[in-house]
Amino acid sequence: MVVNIWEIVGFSAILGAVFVLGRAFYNVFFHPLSKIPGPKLCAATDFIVAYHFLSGRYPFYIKSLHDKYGTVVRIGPNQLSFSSASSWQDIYGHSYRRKQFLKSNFYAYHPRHLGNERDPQKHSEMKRKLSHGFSVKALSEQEDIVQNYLDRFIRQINVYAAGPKGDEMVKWYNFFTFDLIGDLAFGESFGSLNDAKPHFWVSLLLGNIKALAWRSVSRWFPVFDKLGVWTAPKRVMKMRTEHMEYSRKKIVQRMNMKTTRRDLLSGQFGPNGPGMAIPELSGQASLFITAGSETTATFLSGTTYHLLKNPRIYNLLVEEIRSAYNTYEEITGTKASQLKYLSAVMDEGFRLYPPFAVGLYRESPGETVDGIFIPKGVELSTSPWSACRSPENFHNPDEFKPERWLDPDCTDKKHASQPFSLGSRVCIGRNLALKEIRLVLSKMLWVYDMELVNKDLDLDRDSTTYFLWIKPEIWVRFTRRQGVQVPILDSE
Ligand code: HEM
Repeated sequence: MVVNIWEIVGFSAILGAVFVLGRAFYNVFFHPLSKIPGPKLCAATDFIVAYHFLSGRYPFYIKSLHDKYGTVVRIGPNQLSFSSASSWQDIYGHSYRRKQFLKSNFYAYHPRHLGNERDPQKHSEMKRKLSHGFSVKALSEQEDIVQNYLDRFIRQINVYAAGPKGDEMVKWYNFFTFDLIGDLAFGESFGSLNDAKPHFWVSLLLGNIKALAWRSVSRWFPVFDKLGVWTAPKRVMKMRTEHMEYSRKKIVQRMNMKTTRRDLLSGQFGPNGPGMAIPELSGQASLFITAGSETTATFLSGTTYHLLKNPRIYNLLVEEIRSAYNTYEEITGTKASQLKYLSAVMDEGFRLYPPFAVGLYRESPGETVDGIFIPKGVELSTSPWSACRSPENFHNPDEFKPERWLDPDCTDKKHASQPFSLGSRVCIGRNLALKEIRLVLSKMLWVYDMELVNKDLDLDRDSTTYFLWIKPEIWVRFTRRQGVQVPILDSE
């Protein structure tokens, strides 16, 4: 009997189809997660969740599933999403009586750094080496650097955004956070505030985020994973390579710098340093640049939008800030941390527009979450967006209402909002970020009155997110208060 090539192809295709359908059938009806609610298509294949991940509207999709199916949803054959407040502690918290949920292979990309190291021992060793750059003492020593960039930012607003058109603020927040973290991580600013234009690394950075999204999603499909970079657009992969090369170049420059000042990497160099090699150090610095700039800029953008859309809250905050200080120079990190309404505005800003809205994936060790046993190897997360916007956790969840954080009788489940995560993988830059934010809001509202220009903007509608948000333009017009001067810079 002669078998032609088309018969072989046809037979293979039928076998392939039977396998895929058989597997989907097993996933839906016989898989250990088959009793967990969720769309049947999601239970059958990872394609649905991958599609939504790459669409940039993933958190919105996951929330729509929680609205329909409840606090636990099966979003993929082997993936679960939670929206309850208690799931944060169960998944990310630390308890000697429970097995630990480690970062899933979602984080298995290179180069290795503090953020993606999955081995708990290696992670804590890395953290130990890096932690003194983030200590309370280091943070207070870094305040001068923060204030210096902030003063430059406040001054540039007067030049660029105080006219009738105003200016686009997402861009300016990025200039500030990026210049600052560049200085703290590499000992050198990127010069964006001075030049009033983005350093080429800002666009590399956003390209890099998309590349990570493509690579991470491809891991749900072992066949595609073997194809590696081919699953991501070439342009995006090129940006990623450039991003890594640039980090390396900058780290070498920083190593050769003769300086005694305290920044995030001081203590790493010289004979007494912990001995991290250049590739590891550039991986860490590249993480600091990404994690430490976009996140803070996102928070500032989101909170600016919500403040300017809510004049009552804006006015209360302005009143608190302007009565707390006598002069611009009095605005320090310590004083700003004592402002109660400002803290409530920040908590609410983090809740309504969490810089990390996508679930932080972990792998079950064979442990319970919300009392449900999750078999070993299942990938799961608390969806920050869903938890923060759930009516089960917050009353009027879509409303910007800082008072909920001040009212002792409010029964909202506040621990459903965990913008910095918790447990052993809590954000190492949390205190730095909070200090930056308090100072920016205090100084900006001390000097200027602010008004939203593009009033038809809808932040939720117009935002997309991969790991970090890609935000719409937020145009703001600034008016300098009578009698209040903008700061004079050292260089002037
Ligand atoms: C508003 C600002 C910020 C937010 C909301 C934020 C949020 C987070 C979150 C949720 C994580 C956990 C990620 C995960 O589990 O995969 C994280 C980790 C991390 N963040 Fe931040 N972050 C902010 C600012 C910063 C800053 C200023 C730095 C400074 C360099 C920083 C450095 C890091 C690092 C190195 C990690 C990894 C920590 C580890 O795994 O041990 N972050 N951040």
